[in-house]
Amino acid sequence: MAAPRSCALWSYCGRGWSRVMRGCQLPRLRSSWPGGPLGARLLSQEKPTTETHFGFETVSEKEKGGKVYQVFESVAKKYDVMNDMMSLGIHRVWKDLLLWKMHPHPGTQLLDVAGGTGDIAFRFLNYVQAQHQRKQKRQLRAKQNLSWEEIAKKYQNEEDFLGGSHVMVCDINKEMLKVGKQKALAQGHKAGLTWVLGDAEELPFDDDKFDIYTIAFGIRNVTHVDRALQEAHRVLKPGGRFLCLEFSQVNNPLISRLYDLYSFQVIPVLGEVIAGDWKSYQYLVESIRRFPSQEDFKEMIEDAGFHKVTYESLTSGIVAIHSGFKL
Ligand SMILES: COc1cc(O)cc(C/C=C(\C)CC/C=C(\C)CC/C=C(\C)CC/C=C(\C)CC/C=C(\C)CC/C=C(\C)CC/C=C(\C)CC/C=C(\C)CC/C=C(\C)CCC=C(C)C)c1O
Ligand SMILES: C[S@@+](CC[C@H](N)C(=O)[O-])C[C@H]1O[C@@H](n2cnc3c(N)ncnc32)[C@H](O)[C@@H]1O
Repeated sequence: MAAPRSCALWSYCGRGWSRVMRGCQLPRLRSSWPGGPLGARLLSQEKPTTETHFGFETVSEKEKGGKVYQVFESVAKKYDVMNDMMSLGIHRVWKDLLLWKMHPHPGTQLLDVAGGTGDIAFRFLNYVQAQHQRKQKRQLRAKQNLSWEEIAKKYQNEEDFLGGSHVMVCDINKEMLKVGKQKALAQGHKAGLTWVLGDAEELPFDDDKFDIYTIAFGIRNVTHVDRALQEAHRVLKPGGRFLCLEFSQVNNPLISRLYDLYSFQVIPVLGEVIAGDWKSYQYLVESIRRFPSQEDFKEMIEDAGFHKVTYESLTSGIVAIHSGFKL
């Protein structure tokens, strides 16, 4: 059964995530809440500023969204080239693996949240198109008596190429979407693709609408991860699948040392040299360290109401793919 909306609060405490059951809608209090009469007055009169993190910085929850927006507004134009440079192309393999896990069929309705410049969406369209073409070829081979005109007609309808599949790319950042739309034009993707400006925490879609929900390298940036997960659950059809590709916890001590060295000593430098933006890439590596482990994130997904939650760690746990179903 789905957890009631905003009932479970996850707060980051020191090294790990601890779950605090909330008596519904109580704000998260600062640890150094002022005591005494002033404190009592504040408690009765003022809404406390709820704090969260932005990388290693402590910021108010209100501030975080704006800061994340600035990061992606600033990196949007260099985003794709940075990813190839920083990861030596490995991020492409991780994204391909997400698609293989999803294994969408023609007709699948996908919602890709925090979809940015469209990497997941384009892979989805290529995948379902290839699937659909294979299916059509099989059907055509079975119906040997079709005329050439009939065969040509079957291939003319662009929508038909996808067998009714559709991907909705939803992202909060206009600049990221702008780059994504330009890429779509350049790669010839027109059919089966819609771009929507929207917040993962308050999705602009009806309940029970999508077969699959994906979020790749996005959930780490969201202020209330629990709300984003609840929204994912809400918009999926019963039987629908949640898939998340995100940085995770490295499980090999030697690789972990190299990884730290590379993350903190190299990535911000690359950010500065290639994108002229040290701070955004410092935020990237810090936000990775703030994100819960594979097991803790699995629990959060279960708390949002998903079933059969599993994960697969890739590249020694540098990233993981989490999967869950809405039953
Ligand atoms: C602002 O927010 C963001 C901005 C973005 O552009 C992207 C994101 C979201 C992220 C993605 C969409 C994914 C793509 C981006 C990344 C993978 C960048 C993040 C990178 C890390 C957290 C570090 C780990 C990266 C990898 C494992 C990818 C592979 C990279 C290498 C193997 C590096 C090799 C580099 C060299 C040999 C160049 C020379 C380097 C040095 C001299 C420094 C010292 C090098 C080492 C100590 C070796 C590095 C070793 C490792 C990183 C461990 C290797 C692990 C295995 C082989 C398993 C976004 O939110
Ligand atoms: C690292 S990018 C990932 C883009 C793409 N999914 C990929 O794999 O390349 C993170 C994206 O999350 C988006 N984002 C951050 N907070 C968001 C939110 N609350 N709702 C929707 N998108 C958000 C950013 O605008 C950015 O485009």
